[in-house]
Amino acid sequence: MTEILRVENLKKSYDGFIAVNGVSFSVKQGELKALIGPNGAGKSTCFNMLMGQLRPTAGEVFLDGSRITGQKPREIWRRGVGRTFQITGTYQSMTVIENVQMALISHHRRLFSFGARAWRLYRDEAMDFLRTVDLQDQADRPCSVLAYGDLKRLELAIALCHRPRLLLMDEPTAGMAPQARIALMQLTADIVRDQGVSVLFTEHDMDVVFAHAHHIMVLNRGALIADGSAAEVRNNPKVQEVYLGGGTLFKEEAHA
Ligand SMILES: Nc1ncnc2c1ncn2[C@@H]1O[C@H](COP(=O)(O)OP(=O)(O)OP(=O)(O)O)[C@@H](O)[C@H]1O
Repeated sequence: MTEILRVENLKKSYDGFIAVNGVSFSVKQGELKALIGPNGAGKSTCFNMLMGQLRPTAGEVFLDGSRITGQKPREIWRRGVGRTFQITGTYQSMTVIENVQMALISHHRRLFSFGARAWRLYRDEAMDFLRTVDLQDQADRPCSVLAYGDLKRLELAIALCHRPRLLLMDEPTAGMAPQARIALMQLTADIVRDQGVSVLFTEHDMDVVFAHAHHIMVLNRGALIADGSAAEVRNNPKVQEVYLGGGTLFKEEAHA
């Protein structure tokens, strides 16, 4: 499989405190990979360096073999790295389909045509994206009335409008009920399989991680202590030690 993302010896320190300490890993095309770790392990710091919001203290990031270290978020986004956030960024006063059309207008660089006639643009294409996330029946409802799980699906559709090669999802299921979490990650796994996009996600819900991720990386105190299959990670003594307190990794055995 082709390597989409390669991270080499990435480091971030704040006034002597090392938040991320020499992290190296890769993400392959069509891979759904999880980055897990306890609170404060350095997951968000890593994501922010990959997306250009934070400048690494040291190390390199390569996308499709090209160096993107230190580039601005918009440039990295333009090169095909998308991101979803813990809090949805949809426009509440607009309808579901209008939110997707807006993303398509931006993707096609047609913002200059924004106005009363804009909502005729890309409606069919927007409907295709809504079908992908199973929101076609809610197309003309205002976002303000959507259930939280549906908003997360909409956010995924919006991220896909920019045709990312790599999608970074920061705690995609945060705040959702257990059934809705599994459903959203199943949908994400289907999209990865059908479209060949790569997804790197952080997640605290181990059910979600162990049920869907192809590979799992574990970060602890800024250092990567495991990178492998669910079975490899579950049986890794260092990982067991880190999670022993919460016991969260052992609950998953039934899902393996
Ligand atoms: N701007 C900053 N200045 C100083 N320390 C910071 C800064 N940002 C993050 N940190 C520290 O770096 C460490 C890693 O934080 P980070 O938010 O990346 O962890 P995380 O794994 O994403 O945690 P969580 O799961 O709680 O979101 C933490 O100890 C945090 O307090």
